[in-house]
Amino acid sequence: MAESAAASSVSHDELAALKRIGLDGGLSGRTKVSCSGLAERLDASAQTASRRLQRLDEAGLLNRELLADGQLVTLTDAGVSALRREYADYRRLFEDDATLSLDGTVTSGMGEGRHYISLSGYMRQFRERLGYEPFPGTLNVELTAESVRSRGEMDALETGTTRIDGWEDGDRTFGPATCYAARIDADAGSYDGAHVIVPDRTHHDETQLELIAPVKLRDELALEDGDGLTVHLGGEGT
Ligand SMILES: Cc1cc2nc3c(=O)[nH]c(=O)nc-3n(C[C@H](O)[C@H](O)[C@H](O)COP(=O)(O)O)c2cc1C
Ligand SMILES: Nc1ccn([C@@H]2O[C@H](COP(=O)(O)OP(=O)(O)O)[C@@H](O)[C@H]2O)c(=O)n1
Ligand SMILES: [Mg+2]
Repeated sequence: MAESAAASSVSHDELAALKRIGLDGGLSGRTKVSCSGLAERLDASAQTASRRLQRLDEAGLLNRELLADGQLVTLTDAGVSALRREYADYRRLFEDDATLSLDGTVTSGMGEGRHYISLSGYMRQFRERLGYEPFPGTLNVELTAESVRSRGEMDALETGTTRIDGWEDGDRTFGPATCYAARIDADAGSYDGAHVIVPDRTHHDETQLELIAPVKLRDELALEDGDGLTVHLGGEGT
């Protein structure tokens, strides 16, 4: 994902500057920053503060508008995601069982999920590691903008996380995937016992989430394209 690439290319000091700007109002809107003011708060020189702002800008984590006496700074979505990943790490440090809820709407995909899920190299692992044979396909969910930003917190979930290995069949290789135990809440009811599946190789970007389950979720939860649902991860019972 482009966002993680950008975040991993900045240093801890630069991330600390991003956090400072967020705390000063840059998370929810534009905040005025002067290099000398930021430098004082970071206990660094004005030159260092200026360089950190430039690096964060280059990494796509903030937008700047230069003024005569400072600059107006806003965190980008990638910047907010970078801080949320830090937040998820701290939650993992101090909370026994971090949970995460993601919201979105049901959508149709490219009709490829069915093929991948049915491949014996994956099916064997689903049976052994998840304890069921998934319905052949993935239920695709278009995440809300807020949930796209918070999905990075999935990296911090430990309970209910299962790795599926890559494999090959002679002609070609198939990539690994990670499954996260999930409960799904929809208008028609709740389904416990599904998994979010995140293939390492996918044609979808981070706005889409794919779900697998032993049942056809569209039938189980009376779902049609455009219906809203919430996916609960990392909680008790998932
Ligand atoms: C278990 C699993 C493994 C996958 N492995 C690969 C892969 O090796 N290479 C690839 O291009 N896509 C792979 N995909 C991703 C599909 O190409 C595609 O992004 C997506 O799953 C299709 O979803 P859709 O038909 O629901 O839109 C995999 C998908 C799943 C579910
Ligand atoms: N557990 C599941 C998996 C897929 N599905 C649905 O089954 C169909 C086949 O899945 P797919 O991944 O091949 O298709 P698309 O998601 O590309 O539309 C789609 O309509 C999915 O939404 C479901 O209802 N429950
Ligand atoms: Mg699908």
